[in-house]
Amino acid sequence: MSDSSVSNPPLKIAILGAGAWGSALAKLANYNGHTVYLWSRRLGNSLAESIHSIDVLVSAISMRGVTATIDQLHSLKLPDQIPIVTATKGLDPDSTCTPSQLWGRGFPDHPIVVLSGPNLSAEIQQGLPAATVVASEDLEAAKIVQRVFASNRFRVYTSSDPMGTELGGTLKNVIAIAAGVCDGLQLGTNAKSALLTRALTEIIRIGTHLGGKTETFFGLSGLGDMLTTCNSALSRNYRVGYGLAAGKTLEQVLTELGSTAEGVNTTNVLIEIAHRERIPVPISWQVYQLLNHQITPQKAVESLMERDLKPEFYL
Ligand SMILES: NC(=O)C1=CN([C@@H]2O[C@H](COP(=O)(O)OP(=O)(O)OC[C@H]3O[C@@H](n4cnc5c(N)ncnc54)[C@H](OP(=O)(O)O)[C@@H]3O)[C@@H](O)[C@H]2O)C=CC1
Ligand SMILES: O=C(CO)COP(=O)(O)O
Repeated sequence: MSDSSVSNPPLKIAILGAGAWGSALAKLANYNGHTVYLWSRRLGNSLAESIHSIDVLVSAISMRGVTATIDQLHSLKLPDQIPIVTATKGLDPDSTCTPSQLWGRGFPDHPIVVLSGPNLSAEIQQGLPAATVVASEDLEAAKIVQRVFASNRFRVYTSSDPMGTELGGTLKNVIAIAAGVCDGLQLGTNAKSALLTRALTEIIRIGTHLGGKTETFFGLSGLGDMLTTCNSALSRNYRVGYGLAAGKTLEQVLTELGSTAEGVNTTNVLIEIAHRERIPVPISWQVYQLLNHQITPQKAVESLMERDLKPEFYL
């Protein structure tokens, strides 16, 4: 148990989704002495029993299961006013909403907290040090969640910008695919730095348009998560890009992965939003065309290099 156990009374936490991330979050909460009820379809346990008299609900369900899970919870009795934590990094293809928006609409009387940061689950399962952000418009709820997960191996910061925190973690998955292509094609360190730096500008452009704050994208859940995901073969999104650069089909890469790579769906939804809102997203657009079999990885690089010349910033 961690040193903070005295000031951190044990709570009952339900974690929905027993995949890679839900299991790692369960381990972190267990480490702090909390009682964890881990639920997933695959485990076959009862959702009603898992949420009975809990203090905090955490969702680590992949994007495609979020709406169905919210619907299922509606027919059950969720304890009043408990914080709902969303740790999903994705965008809903039907509504283009973020997971926290879906949870907020589904449970308007509950504080919604976004948990997002550079958090590769395999490293967290090994007990390696990491940090994350818990963001909410309800600071008290964010502090409760901070105490649930914070320990000497997991540093948790609060934030009052849930939208920026969520979008940083979500949009960087698109860039991780591009980074995998960059490394897979062996384009070099200069190219990778140029890609990530311009990608951050792109993320900030779209993220602030959708309501996030600029500073948040320079923090752990933005730049921090982008650095992690774009530089690690542990990242499934990075591996998607790397596999495409090696000439594999998307279907082949996803079959070999056998687990969630949210960036594929996120790219499609992001391009829908960018077209609707008329926001330029040149890097994400190349990723979109690549994923949708419209160009080769080499052609994507050429297109980015041959764009119209312009100032770096409009100062
Ligand atoms: N892995 C990581 O390092 C991190 C992942 N994340 C994010 O967390 C989310 C989950 O990722 P991860 O755990 O890695 O993915 P996994 O593929 O390992 O697990 C996905 C989980 O979602 C559940 N799920 C999928 N579809 C449905 C559905 N229709 N109804 C109910 N449950 C469903 C699965 O349930 P079942 O087992 O029953 O199929 C499983 O528990 C993603 O959005 C990811 O981006 C965030 C930070 C780190
Ligand atoms: O979000 C993550 C790390 O912060 C996990 O990345 P992948 O989903 O690409 O594995």
